[in-house]
Amino acid sequence: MISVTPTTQEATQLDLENLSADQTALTINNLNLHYGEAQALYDISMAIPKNRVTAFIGPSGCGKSTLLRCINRMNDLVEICKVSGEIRLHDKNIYDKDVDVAALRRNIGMVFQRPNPFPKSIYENVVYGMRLQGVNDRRTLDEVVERSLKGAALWDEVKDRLSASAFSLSGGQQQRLVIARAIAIEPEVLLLDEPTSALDPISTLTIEELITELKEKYTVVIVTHNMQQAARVSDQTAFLYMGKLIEYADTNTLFTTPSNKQTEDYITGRYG
Ligand SMILES: Nc1ncnc2c1ncn2[C@@H]1O[C@H](COP(=O)(O)OP(=O)(O)OP(=O)(O)O)[C@@H](O)[C@H]1O
Repeated sequence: MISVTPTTQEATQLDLENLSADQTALTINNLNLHYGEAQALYDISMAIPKNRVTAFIGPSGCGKSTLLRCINRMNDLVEICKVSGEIRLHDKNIYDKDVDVAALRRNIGMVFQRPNPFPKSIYENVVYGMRLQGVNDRRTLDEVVERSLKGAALWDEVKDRLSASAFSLSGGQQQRLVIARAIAIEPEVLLLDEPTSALDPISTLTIEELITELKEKYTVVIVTHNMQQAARVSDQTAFLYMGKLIEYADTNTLFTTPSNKQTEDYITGRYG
């Protein structure tokens, strides 16, 4: 069995099937997704709580990243992808025709497996989204840079070289820079798609600690193939298998007393 950290155990358990509006960041209702003829997600329904970390786990190809990418409509970029069902944010379906997808993606930021800073300075990476919004006042931007880099636990390491290229940073620092860039525009939700899979163990630990801090201000959803990581950082965990949501429970329960045999087989390493 996977050991669950005290922090996770101490997190108040929520009744995930009956979250109040105040506790809910997003509600996914009967979500189905096809890539061409192939169905990748089957009738997923779940509520994602506010200011907590939700992990998606499951074997390769089970649909974790696909589900994550539905949450900020990144799958719109895949031509053969068709989605039905809904994802509600503030009681509005993000798949409604009148939704401004660019604004949605500002509000629901995403960090990918490999750090992807822009070929610009550290400073310009952080303020990139602000500049796109037409903010150019130096004092405002300086404040955003300091707040975001502090929020991403990177400020102390880079405060004396903000004009250096982002590529001069280590992989782990680049990933924290990308997180700083995402939080600079103050999103509500942060989607993390295997954010540490390209990093060494020490950088991984730093990012995991950061994730725990980030949930104070943001709702975090993380895809990870690493069950120990899910157990360390998340408050609740969703186990997916072949495009279906098999079990969704608070992390401690899912890893210690899963109610489903498939979940148990997966977390005890019988497949995957
Ligand atoms: N752009 C795409 N076009 C066609 N099929 C896709 C596309 N992206 C994913 N798929 C398919 O959808 C299914 C789910 O893939 P997805 O990447 O969501 O799984 P995953 O659980 O995140 O896997 P991994 O842990 O290996 O990243 C797989 O069968 C995959 O081949």
